[in-house]
Amino acid sequence: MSALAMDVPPPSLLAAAALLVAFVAGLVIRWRHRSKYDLHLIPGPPAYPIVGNLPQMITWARPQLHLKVLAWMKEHGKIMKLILPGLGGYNLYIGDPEYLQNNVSGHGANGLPKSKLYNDFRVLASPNDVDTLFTCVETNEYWKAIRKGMARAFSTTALKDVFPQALRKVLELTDIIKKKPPTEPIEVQGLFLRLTFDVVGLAGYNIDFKGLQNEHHPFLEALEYCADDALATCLNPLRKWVKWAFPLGKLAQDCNKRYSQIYDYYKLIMRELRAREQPAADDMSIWACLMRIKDPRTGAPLDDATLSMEVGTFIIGGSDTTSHQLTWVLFAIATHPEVEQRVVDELKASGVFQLVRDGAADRLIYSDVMGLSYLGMVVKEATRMFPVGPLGGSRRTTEDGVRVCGYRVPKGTLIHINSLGLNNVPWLWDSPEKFDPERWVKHETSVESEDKAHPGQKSPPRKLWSFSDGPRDCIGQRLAIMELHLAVAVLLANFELRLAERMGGWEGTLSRQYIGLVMCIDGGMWLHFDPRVDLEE
Ligand code: HEM
Repeated sequence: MSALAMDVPPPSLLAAAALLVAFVAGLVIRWRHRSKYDLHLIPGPPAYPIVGNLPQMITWARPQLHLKVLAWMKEHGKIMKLILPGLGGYNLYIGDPEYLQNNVSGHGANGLPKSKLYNDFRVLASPNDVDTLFTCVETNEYWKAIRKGMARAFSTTALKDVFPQALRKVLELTDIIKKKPPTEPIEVQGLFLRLTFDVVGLAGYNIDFKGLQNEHHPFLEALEYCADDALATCLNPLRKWVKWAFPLGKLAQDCNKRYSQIYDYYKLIMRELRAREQPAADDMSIWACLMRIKDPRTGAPLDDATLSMEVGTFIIGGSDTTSHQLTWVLFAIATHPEVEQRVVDELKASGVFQLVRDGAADRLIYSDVMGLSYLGMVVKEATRMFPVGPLGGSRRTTEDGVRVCGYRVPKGTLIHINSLGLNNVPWLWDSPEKFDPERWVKHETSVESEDKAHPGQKSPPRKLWSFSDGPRDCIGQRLAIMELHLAVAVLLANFELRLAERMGGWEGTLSRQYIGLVMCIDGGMWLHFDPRVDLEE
């Protein structure tokens, strides 16, 4: 007995041996990994063992991951790696448009599927774990049918049809602003959200959601909560477990309540739409297009559950994004009076200004505002500097050992189409930090010109990445751009814009935040709308 006891090594020795084995095993795994892949050669900020770059990404304040990623992309060049355990592991950020278009976004036929991170956003459209146009990871038969069927809803003909409804809402917004005391700044993020929500409602479903009339619209408040929750869950997978483990806790209870509110709202809309007659053959609204689609999985029209999810997808896709983009466009204009003056000059030269001032804005048509070329450049430039989905889309590699920009990477590596980075890195743009609408004219003529940095080579065409690229790019971008043109034209014909003092000017505001799914300002974006006095009138 005693001889046996003497043979057992003391626990401390056992622990040391276990540690040694683990260490050696770690080295072997690392060595094998290094010989199989080139990940260690890809530049990026230094990563900690086990937790990778997570500590640098986590902040107690509102997340500003997009600003960190931009700074790192600038530092590390055309390919940059982050190791984010729980967030797909290896994350690559590529600042080479040509590579992305040819190998990642599927501009040709060579697209990669979306990453699994999209699964966390399904919950915004439906309580069931099912795909929607936006969250479908694969470009499967379902996605193809919806994407094809919905393309008509965003064609020029369809946009011309919905233009009067969008105009009606922009005029309603103008009246709201006129009623406020001109000395008081107005918080525009919330106000514009109610505008774009209403535009999707009218243009897409011919329903007035009455967002502009209701400062605390229950659906919008619930959606904001849920979008915040979806992003937080995507960034911190533990959140899911907290909700599951503590069903009576505040987080789980609040989520239950808020998510039920948004699902109930989709059901309400569905009931109203279902009570109507079949849309006419020439109706190209979002609803009419959805009704015509045959589900490839059943061969029948989409059932109520699927319809309701897609109805929700277009409300979510069309509201928050466009409203915040409008906020940033007006912010850029308000802080550049010379640009504002040129937009007004163009409005005058085109006759749009006079129509609005004569109280005849309801006679405006689609081509009146879409034909304003300087305004178009202003919108484009603000959308370049401030893409409201700054982290952009993400895709994943499907083969093990595949080369990305020359480096071998494992299957499942995430590749980001990072719009903030691609729109702002210095090797793609001259003085990217300068708000310069004129760059878009120069750009058009410089596409075919020689690249200064590499004589003899053509400079690559500059592309705006704010709406992503390829077959999974934003299906609603033309509606969004129309809304941006229209709102800016009507607002500038009525008001002079001024950034409220509390915003701290151009530089102060650039410490922008990322809330929910979009880039905005924590605490609101405050603008003065001074009634425009026009001496020529
Ligand atoms: C300024 C406003 C907008 C911005 C910046 C924006 C941005 C984007 C981006 C970057 C994507 C691609 C995401 C990815 O690859 O993961 C996307 C997809 C999408 N957007 Fe937009 N969007 C805007 C407005 C709209 C509008 C007005 C609608 C509809 C009413 C809409 C509906 C969608 C849908 C359904 C998708 C998914 C398309 C697919 O996967 O096939 N968006 N959007």
